Amino acid sequence: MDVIVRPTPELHGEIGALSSKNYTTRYLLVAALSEGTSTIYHPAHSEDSDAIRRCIRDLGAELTEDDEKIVIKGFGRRPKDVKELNVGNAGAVLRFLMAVASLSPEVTFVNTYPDSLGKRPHDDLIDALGQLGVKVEHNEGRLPITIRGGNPKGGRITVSGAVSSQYLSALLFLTPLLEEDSEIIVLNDLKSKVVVGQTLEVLEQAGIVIHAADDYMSFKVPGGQSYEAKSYTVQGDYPGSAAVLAAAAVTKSDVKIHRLAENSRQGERAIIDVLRMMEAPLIHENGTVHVQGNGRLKAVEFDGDAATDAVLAMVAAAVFAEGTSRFYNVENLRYKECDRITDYLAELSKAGAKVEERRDEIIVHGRPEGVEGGVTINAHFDHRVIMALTVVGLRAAKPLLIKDAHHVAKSYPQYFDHLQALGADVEWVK
Ligand SMILES: O=C(O)C1=C[C@@H](OP(=O)(O)O)[C@@H](O)[C@H](O)C1
Ligand SMILES: C=C(OP(=O)(O)O)C(=O)O
Repeated sequence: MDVIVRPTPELHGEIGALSSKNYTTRYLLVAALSEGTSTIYHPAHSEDSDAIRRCIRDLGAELTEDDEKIVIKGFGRRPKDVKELNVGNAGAVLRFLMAVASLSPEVTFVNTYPDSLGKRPHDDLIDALGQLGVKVEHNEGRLPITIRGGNPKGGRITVSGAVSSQYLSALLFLTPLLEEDSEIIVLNDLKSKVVVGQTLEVLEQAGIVIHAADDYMSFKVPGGQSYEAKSYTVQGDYPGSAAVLAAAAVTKSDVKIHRLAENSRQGERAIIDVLRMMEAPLIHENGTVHVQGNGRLKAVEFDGDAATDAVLAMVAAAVFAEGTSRFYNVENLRYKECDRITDYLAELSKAGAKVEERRDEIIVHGRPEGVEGGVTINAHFDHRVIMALTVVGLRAAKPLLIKDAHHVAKSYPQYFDHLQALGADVEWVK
């Protein structure tokens, strides 16, 4: 399914934010790793959250769901012996479950998105699991991957954080269940460090004790712990909402998004600060962000690693800002659903934006007068590319046709419905 995005000068209205992808993944996982019955209120509904529901069910969790909540009876440290798991295109789900799979005799993760998740590297996690005695068969660090676990005991593990924080998070979920204490040392750099904060927050809520160094470069994890069964409430999602906020900032708008907590640990909360730095008129109080856009924005410089999943939306806003913007420290955008530097900038350029790439930077020469549009966009299987190009299309002179825009459902299936509700001229076409 494709989407046509037509020029839309104004957006008005109110929406409730979608539920957080990262917290939904984590709460479903810790509920599955507990032996009791947990309740998760307002879980996300998307392809990625379906992927973790499906996989933990295959591993033996019992799930019952209604409109408001999901009730999960977990499998604790004893997942059911399952031959195959299909995580769809969900990177975090794959990495976290690769660690969990080491509690099973043999699990193969299949490759259903060869052009997206199938291209992403997992070597650093494979290496770390190897240190625990887990045997991993893989295709040069990529899917399909077979984990032969059995009985890892714990101990000292080193893991690189230079490509993704998900490898470290995966180990933090696994090691408390092991017999012996573990020490995890992060080598090289740690990218997306703020997301590790979300992992630690959820682990603490699940009754797990971890001693983390202040810089998150080393951890002491007591072994023999059990996950407690709890009730959790998923907060609103900043990465997805960042695209809607960027849309409001590049148009004349009066838009409110509810359910976005001011004190959230999501790094993508920085969309608020970045739009403020760009001088978008915006108020954030009592969990509601209110943008009264006038379409006029100033360029910005920003360390994108602090808000990895909102960078594409920020860049889309910068396309229309006065001056040159720079998003630095973003190399690991290259290892996501597509190469979010080369592939994304190619699509932005097609649409008429003036952008330049460096190995780890995105430079945007703003065009307050707008861009030409009138082209077909390749989504590169990437929900965040789709959302960001939609923002650009709203302020292009001629419509954009976004091919395969259904991949938006990876994290935000209702994105185009939300934009339509705000008055955006967007239409699904076959
Ligand atoms: O741990 C997580 O849930 C995530 C970590 C981030 O990935 P990296 O650590 O690879 O940057 C982020 O981009 C992804 O959407 C979700
Ligand atoms: C990179 C993302 O997800 P994941 O790594 O979980 O596939 C994302 O949601 O933008």
